[in-house]
Amino acid sequence: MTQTVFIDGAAGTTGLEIAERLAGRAEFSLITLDEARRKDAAARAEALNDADFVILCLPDEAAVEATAMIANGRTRVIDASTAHRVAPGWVYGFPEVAGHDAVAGAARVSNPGCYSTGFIALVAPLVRAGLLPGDWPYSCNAISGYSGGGKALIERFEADRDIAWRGYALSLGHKHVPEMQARCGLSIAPLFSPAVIPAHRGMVVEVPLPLSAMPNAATPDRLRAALAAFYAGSPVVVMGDAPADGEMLLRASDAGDDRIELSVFANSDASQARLVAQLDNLGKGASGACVQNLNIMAGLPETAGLRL
Ligand SMILES: NC(=O)C1=CN([C@@H]2O[C@H](COP(=O)(O)OP(=O)(O)OC[C@H]3O[C@@H](n4cnc5c(N)ncnc54)[C@H](OP(=O)(O)O)[C@@H]3O)[C@@H](O)[C@H]2O)C=CC1
Ligand SMILES: CC(=O)N[C@@H](CCC(=O)OP(=O)(O)O)C(=O)O
Repeated sequence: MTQTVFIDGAAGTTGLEIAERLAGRAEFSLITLDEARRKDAAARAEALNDADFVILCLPDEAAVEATAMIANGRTRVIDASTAHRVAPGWVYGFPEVAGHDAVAGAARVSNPGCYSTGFIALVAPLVRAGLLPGDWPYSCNAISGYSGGGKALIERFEADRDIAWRGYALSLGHKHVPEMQARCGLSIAPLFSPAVIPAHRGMVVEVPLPLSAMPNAATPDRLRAALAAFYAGSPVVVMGDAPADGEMLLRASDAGDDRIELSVFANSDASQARLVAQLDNLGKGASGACVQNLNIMAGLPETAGLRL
């Protein structure tokens, strides 16, 4: 049976990429609003209530408003915004960590933030397994392609080709920190330093670990083995190959895919390690994750339509 999907915010960066992934899928039919009606409250309310599944690709405030417009107990929601990621009643849409069954049965799913996806993929399983402490002040350094900032940042970077690096969230209050802390079960908020680079898409999220100074931290080999075991069989979260030439590269021309690749690097005496996640901010960081969650909620193979 065909199920209907309405993408609210379909003309935006995340929405367009979801539509591309759903194109040609016979299991779903898209409810669309033309340019003149895509921001019209009455037209949106009708579409929101007609759809079996709604995917919100909107700014936070508009996502909260859209959720409130749903006046039936049937329409199921995936919210790509930050609005509901630590909200009660919402399942965190990271099935590998939150559990596929929880996502499958949920009426309200909050899609993780792009940076949070990298951090949580690395840290949550290791804290859960007791291999890293839950009460440590973790740091997280990350870079993102400029599409991570949606249409406005794309326009800015494409108009000013001279920006080589943009550090931001300099007052340390980035909106992803609450979900990083909550979903990893940390007692101390991580210190998060994001930056944007002049590439359209792509993301690297890194967690440096001063292992010899940390209480109860496991060896790099055990950390690597634990991540491999936790994600064994996952078509989406995979372990990276050890780089033969001692470097990792993100190319501005990379097309991106919907996987996330995890690595553990360490020095020779194992006193220091770097946990590194490489992903596409528009793949597992946003649109790919939305489609994976939609598949799971609709009872379909989780990778249908994904770029793996
Ligand atoms: N880009 C990314 O890598 C990621 C984005 N997200 C999140 O996904 C959401 C969408 O982001 P993104 O696609 O990047 O942003 P964009 O700015 O590219 O797209 C947002 C879209 O929402 C539309 N919109 C804004 N307000 C309303 C409204 N009241 N009613 C209907 N449509 C509205 C905008 O219209 P208009 O075109 O007229 O401006 C735009 O088309 C955000 O919450 C973002 O934080 C999450 C993870 C990663
Ligand atoms: C490069 C860039 O600006 N990235 C965005 C996060 C993108 C993302 O994950 O968005 P949501 O959390 O809103 O869903 C930012 O840092 O605000």
